[in-house]
Amino acid sequence: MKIALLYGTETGTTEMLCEDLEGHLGGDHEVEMADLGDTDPTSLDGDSLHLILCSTYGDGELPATAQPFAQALIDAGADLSGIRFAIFGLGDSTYETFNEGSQKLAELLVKHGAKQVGDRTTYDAMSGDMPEDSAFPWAEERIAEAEPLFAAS
Ligand SMILES: Cc1cc2nc3c(=O)[nH]c(=O)nc-3n(C[C@H](O)[C@H](O)[C@H](O)COP(=O)(O)O)c2cc1C
Repeated sequence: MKIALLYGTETGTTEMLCEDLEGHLGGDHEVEMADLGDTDPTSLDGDSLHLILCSTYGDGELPATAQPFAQALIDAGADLSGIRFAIFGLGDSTYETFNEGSQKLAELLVKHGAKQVGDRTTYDAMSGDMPEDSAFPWAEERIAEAEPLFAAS
């Protein structure tokens, strides 16, 4: 399956996790990784499952590299029907606005017509767990959920 691995980050944690995930998935799937900040929302590919990883910054805001993507999406009024995505959020539960960045991004994509595959999964930096311990199973489960959808279309 074609996977578009996209990340939104402020200080690079999510980018590093994405690199690990690219290595993990790369043997079985055709994976293209990109920063949301370098991604044109009007050029997303209907033949790919978009696996999006996004942190939260400020007071529940999108991180720096997700902001221009979100703004471009809004400015273009892009129609994302036919685009499928799953989302994984990185945050810290000491903030009242825990993982609201990934939530806002998911809501924005759905508002523009994209179809979400499965529920959003969140990682809490305070948990003491490694992010890949939840991100790898998240990716594998969402790919398994998406496969029949792509096969049927
Ligand atoms: C200044 C600052 C603000 C943050 N704000 C939030 C927040 O509002 N909600 C949240 O869940 N996490 C928040 N975090 C935690 C980050 O989302 C978390 O550390 C994440 O792993 C950073 O990933 P990144 O380096 O890819 O941006 C904040 C961290 C910092 C340093």
